Amino acid sequence: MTPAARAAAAIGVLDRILDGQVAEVALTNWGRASRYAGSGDRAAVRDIVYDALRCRRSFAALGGGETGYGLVLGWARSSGQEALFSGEGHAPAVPQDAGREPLGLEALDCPEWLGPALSHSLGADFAAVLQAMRQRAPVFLRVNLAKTRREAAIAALAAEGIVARPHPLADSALEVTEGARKVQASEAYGDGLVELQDAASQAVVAMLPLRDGMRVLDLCAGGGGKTLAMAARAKLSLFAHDAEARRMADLPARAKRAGVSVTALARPETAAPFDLVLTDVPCSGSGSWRRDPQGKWALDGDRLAALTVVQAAILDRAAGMVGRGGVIGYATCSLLDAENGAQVAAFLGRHQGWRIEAERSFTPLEGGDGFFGAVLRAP
Ligand SMILES: C[S@@+](CC[C@H](N)C(=O)[O-])C[C@H]1O[C@@H](n2cnc3c(N)ncnc32)[C@H](O)[C@@H]1O
Repeated sequence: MTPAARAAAAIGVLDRILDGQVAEVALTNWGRASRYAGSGDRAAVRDIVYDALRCRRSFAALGGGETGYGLVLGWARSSGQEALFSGEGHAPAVPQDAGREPLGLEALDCPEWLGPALSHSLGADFAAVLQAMRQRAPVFLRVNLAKTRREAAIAALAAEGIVARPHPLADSALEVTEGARKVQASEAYGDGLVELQDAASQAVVAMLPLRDGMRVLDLCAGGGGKTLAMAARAKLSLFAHDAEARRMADLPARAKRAGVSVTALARPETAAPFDLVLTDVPCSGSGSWRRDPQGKWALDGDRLAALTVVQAAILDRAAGMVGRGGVIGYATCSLLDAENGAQVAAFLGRHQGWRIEAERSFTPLEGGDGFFGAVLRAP
């Protein structure tokens, strides 16, 4: 496919997404219907689509409308590629609209209604963080420190054409600089030496006071990313639960690859008390909008309010399962204070004697996703 034909394909995919399709589904459907597209074409179309979704407001202004055509034209104009719109062969039609420069929150690709809350939460970093959210996220790996060391993992990856370097956010973190698409087929990955995991997500786990012999529950385990990251840091009796058990379907295979054992619990109260309960709560995902840009535009005030209610309920439930002097680890991939510091403060207001032992916010300015972690100590 020519670059212009790739742009035209991205227009079609974006039109479906704007009609309500999930980005991954729209891309998969296009791929199935386009047998002529090679892996390079698929990757290029995907990159245009995701760039356009991250920068949906500003590209719509630049490209003269919030349509697939307008977004890809905005993308082309922002990157000096308007000549792709020649109307020749498979190329998109010649533009009829000059577009306009985006202004204010539009230029930052910030949803209008979230501007005040994000500005309150991020303070002086607001504009820089929103700008960073307009870029692609790096690919990070977590070195499984229970199996290998960081330098040995770098060497194993290099032998398979994957270049990675240590990242300062966590002692287990690697940033992949070349060959990211080869990771999941690599031996290093198959042998459980590395896992795909954001660097800030690793840093949140590194905040937890984990020690050999502890009984630890991951209360919102999902696919088990943090469960396994905890397992790599100490020899634990490790339990996992999720309100939607099917989300833990991959956990047994992942745990086996990592060489650890995790017990899934449908009713975690039956195994309480625990020394530490991790609550990696469902959240707005505002810290990971680089990876899930559709989420940025889908979030609304009702959804955010509902999430904060669920988060408070999960924290209260966790408090009931922590033994005397034990710990709750609270984590979100959110940039919003309502889900982070304010949620922790409200918990302390409801539960006498608990105290904050550590609290930290991460933003993409440090390289990883936006994350929040707090360590709460029981009386
Ligand atoms: C942020 S995700 C967890 C990601 C996971 N910890 C990881 O690192 O891969 C939040 C998870 O919480 C689960 N969840 C939602 N409501 C819950 C509840 N009330 N109790 C327990 N889990 C819940 C969701 O199904 C989802 O899998």
